[in-house]
Amino acid sequence: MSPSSPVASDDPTAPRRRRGRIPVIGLIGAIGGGKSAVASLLRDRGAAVIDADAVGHRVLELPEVRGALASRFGPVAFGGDGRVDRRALGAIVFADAAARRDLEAIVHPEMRRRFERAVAAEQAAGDSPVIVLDAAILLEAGWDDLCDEVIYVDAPPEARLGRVARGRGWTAETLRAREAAQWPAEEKLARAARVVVNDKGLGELEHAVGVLLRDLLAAPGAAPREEASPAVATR
Ligand SMILES: CC(C)(COP(=O)(O)OP(=O)(O)OC[C@H]1O[C@@H](n2cnc3c(N)ncnc32)[C@H](O)[C@@H]1O)[C@@H](O)C(=O)NCCC(=O)NCCS
Ligand SMILES: Nc1ncnc2c1ncn2[C@@H]1O[C@H](COP(=O)(O)OP(=O)(O)OP(=O)(O)O)[C@@H](O)[C@H]1O
Repeated sequence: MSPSSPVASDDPTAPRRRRGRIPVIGLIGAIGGGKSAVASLLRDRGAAVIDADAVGHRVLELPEVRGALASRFGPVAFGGDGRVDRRALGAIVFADAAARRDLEAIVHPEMRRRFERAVAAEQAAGDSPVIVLDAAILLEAGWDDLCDEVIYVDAPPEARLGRVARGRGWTAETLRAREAAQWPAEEKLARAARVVVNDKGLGELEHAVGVLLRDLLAAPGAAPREEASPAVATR
């Protein structure tokens, strides 16, 4: 790998772009804001995407993880087929912060190892314009140290609830309980270098993602050009 030279700055949002590497972009935002939709549109434009939720789901399948979950949570966390029942486990951990922390202590170390391996593999392959780590709790879990820049995907609460109600069958209470397990929006926003506003249709989001990728591939920290979409703001 080429020598790396982080950009020195006291600003926590300043891109830590290193020369000779593919930039690693962390996608954060409130639940249902559209991180995965942005990640998918970036993938269409050649980005390598690491989906933290999907990695977490695969880690739940590991025998050693299942054993640790059985010891901590008992049979209630498993379905009749012996696999982890994510709905049941979610109901437990999003109602009990200590239980959530125990789950995280079981799965996060292996999740992080998988992120590191995936980033290293993409850096070695060298054929993506950016590497995207799509992780709602990127900051809470300390995974942002794997990223050169963090981007916040924003949408109003009513739009977010409508999306997760339609797409996942969640109630307002399900959404509220998960939000309570994450940092408040303003704390996450304060740590992001750019914001993508996803308050319109998917066509508008596609346009915004095109602008975002163009800006990301310009000089580190570059301000959007005049014709940039109002849906992408550099802070
Ligand atoms: C609790 C579990 C079993 C629920 O599974 P389920 O299929 O219902 O949800 P899924 O994994 O698809 O997560 C959906 C969303 O819930 C939120 N969420 C998930 N885990 C957490 C967590 N530990 N803290 C806060 N929010 C979380 C995120 O916004 C995430 O995008 C599962 O989320 C899990 O194993 N979580 C621990 C691993 C983890 O931290 N994953 C989040 C990576 S961003
Ligand atoms: N602009 C939009 N218009 C219509 N539907 C959208 C829009 N953006 C996202 N969606 C849909 O809303 C749902 C939630 O979006 P998405 O999964 O991208 O959110 P997320 O921020 O990744 O959520 P989580 O924090 O749970 O991972 C998905 O079904 C997605 O297709």
